[in-house]
Amino acid sequence: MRHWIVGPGALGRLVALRLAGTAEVTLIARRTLPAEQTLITPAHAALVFRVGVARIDALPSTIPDAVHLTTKAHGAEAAHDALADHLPDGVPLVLWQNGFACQPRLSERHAGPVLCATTTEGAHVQDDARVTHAGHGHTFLGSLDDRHRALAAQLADVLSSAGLPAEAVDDIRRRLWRKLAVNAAINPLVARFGIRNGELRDAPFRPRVEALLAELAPILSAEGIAPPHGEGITGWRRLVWQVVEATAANRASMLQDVQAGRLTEHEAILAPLLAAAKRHGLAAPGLADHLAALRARADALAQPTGGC
Ligand SMILES: NC(=O)C1=CN([C@@H]2O[C@H](COP(=O)(O)OP(=O)(O)OC[C@H]3O[C@@H](n4cnc5c(N)ncnc54)[C@H](OP(=O)(O)O)[C@@H]3O)[C@@H](O)[C@H]2O)C=CC1
Ligand SMILES: CC(C)(CO)C(=O)C(=O)O
Repeated sequence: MRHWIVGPGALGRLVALRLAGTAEVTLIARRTLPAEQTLITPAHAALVFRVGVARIDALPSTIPDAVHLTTKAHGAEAAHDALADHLPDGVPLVLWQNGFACQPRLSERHAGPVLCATTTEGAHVQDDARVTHAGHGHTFLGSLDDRHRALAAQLADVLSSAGLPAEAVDDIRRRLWRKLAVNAAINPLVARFGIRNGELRDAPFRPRVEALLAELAPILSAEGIAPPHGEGITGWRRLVWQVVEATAANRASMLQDVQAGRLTEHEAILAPLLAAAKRHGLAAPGLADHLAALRARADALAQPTGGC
């Protein structure tokens, strides 16, 4: 298969370099990247690959069998806009973003099958030629309307054979919302207070997580999203604290974005929850406060810095 990976950051290059062992891969970027790319494995091996590279404003004339969109959530639609006119109808699109913002819109808009992926793989960029696969995880793939099952199964096999264990599922919407719920309970807090995930277990943060859980549980229930184990707030509490425990030493993605001066994925994670709260007439002051603070930060980032 010929894969285009659009958005060659941490996750994009992880997917690209894992696939490069068994398939033809082109990294599509906003700037020219080196064709020689190194993947540092979780066992600290350095694997060197040569991949195709192209700029998004000068796309290759060959037609891919699948396009993987691996930008941040807020970049996905612009990247898709830049691609759409150059792709014939029917080319499958795989959306790897967290949250639940671009997925329904691009599932409508793309002229071909759209699969969403949610993954617990972990990766970070070292530089333009090196990416670290920080920890193994698992990937679920499916379409929002539970179509394209054969395609999801085929791509799951391709990813699994390439070293990224994946499975096709018929409930990707629920899985995306579960991840979004966990991210909403953890990410804004750790990002605002500059703490590692494990510090949420301690005062004064523990009650803040519990307060967010008390807002999240009724919203998710009204949306028909059940936790993986248990029911209602008990199930969500169990899931969130399990993730906090398992990732105690991590700096969450939103904290890393804040520390690096980048835009966070707050719109994709918090805005869908607040829209759902509004639809169901539910109060969510804690989530709203986080969204307002992160929007204010995003506005400040967008301001020209001045100077002479
Ligand atoms: N990293 C991880 O371990 C995981 C990430 N995810 C999710 O995957 C998504 C990607 O995350 P991550 O890889 O960490 O993010 P990064 O910021 O590392 O990568 C995003 C990439 O997208 C590129 N990009 C943005 N806009 C465009 C565009 N219009 N055309 C082409 N390229 C573009 C950026 O390029 P530029 O350098 O030019 O800005 C950058 O290379 C997020 O939604 C994240 O939540 C999910 C699970 C794990
Ligand atoms: C689960 C969590 C919070 C782990 O850090 C994560 O997904 C993230 O960092 O975005």
